[in-house]
Amino acid sequence: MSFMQIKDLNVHYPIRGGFFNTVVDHVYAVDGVTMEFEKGKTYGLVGESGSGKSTTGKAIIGLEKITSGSVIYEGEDVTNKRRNRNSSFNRDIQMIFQDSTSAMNPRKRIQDVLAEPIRNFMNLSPKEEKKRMIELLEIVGMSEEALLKYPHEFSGGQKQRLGIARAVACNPKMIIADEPVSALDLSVQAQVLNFMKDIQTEFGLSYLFISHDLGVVRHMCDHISIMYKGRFVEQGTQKDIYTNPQHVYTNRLLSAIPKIEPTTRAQRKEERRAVEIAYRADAEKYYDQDGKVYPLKDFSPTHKVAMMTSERGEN
Ligand SMILES: Nc1ncnc2c1ncn2[C@@H]1O[C@H](COP(=O)(O)OP(=O)(O)OP(=O)(O)O)[C@@H](O)[C@H]1O
Repeated sequence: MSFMQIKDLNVHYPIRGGFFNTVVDHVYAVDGVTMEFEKGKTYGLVGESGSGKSTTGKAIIGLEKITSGSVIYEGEDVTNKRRNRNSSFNRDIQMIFQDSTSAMNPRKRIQDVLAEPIRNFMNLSPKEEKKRMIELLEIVGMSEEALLKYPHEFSGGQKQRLGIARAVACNPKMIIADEPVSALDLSVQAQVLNFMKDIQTEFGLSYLFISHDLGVVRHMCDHISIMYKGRFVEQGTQKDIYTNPQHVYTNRLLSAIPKIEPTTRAQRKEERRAVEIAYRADAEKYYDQDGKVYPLKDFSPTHKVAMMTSERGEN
């Protein structure tokens, strides 16, 4: 049973231009994304730079405004309540970034950084609070001495561990991890990933794991969604994606994992063209509410535009 469902999520940024600086078009950063999450599972979100992965993560947690669509958490529509201070969603769904310490105040000691979520969401006495902080440091394999240090005094891997300590402070159900290891050396990447797996088993956490690296995702994820230009072009279990990829874009990402021979510029251009054609072929289909598929070419141009705009909630 899934505890959270994302339904037809759209995040469109207006592009302004012209003499009156009016809205001339939109960037469809996230364009009709639907997914659901089960307890204890890891969901991978993969795609190239600019495909909309971070925007999807931020939109789910409430750091980005949603144009249309909904977030249902434990049976309740929380789309407009995601950042409410006292909502259980705000406590239960946490996010970590590529550089966790960028989200920490550099002038605050680790004890103040860790105290923040505890004070926001838990009602503890100062003594209990300190105990909880030491417990958190233990979970991420660090000692009490860290409490008096500042974020810049730690290595990249340690900083990510501190970011995770803060994220797990109030026993969340899910962590959205946006490129959590991309800035780390390979050996440190493995340490942090294994550690993320350990705390997942211990606390029954779910992850939405955002990465451009299919190699890392293979190590981590049960279920994978491949994103291209704001849409999912393919979704499946880890096994489906790695043994039987369907979309040419997935193939391209997969072939980029071990770079044995460098491809030529012409080969890359050919690949990009194939991906573009496959993507357009998918965009040319119209899915009605019952999931029936119609080729868009069967409709008149005006009808087509009307359908696309009503689909995007622009009416
Ligand atoms: N505030 C904004 N205003 C306008 N366009 C934006 C804004 N934020 C993101 N975009 C655009 O939305 C698209 C998706 O961006 P996003 O950062 O989600 O991609 P990504 O897949 O996470 O890439 P990366 O791995 O490089 O972070 C991009 O085309 C980006 O230029």
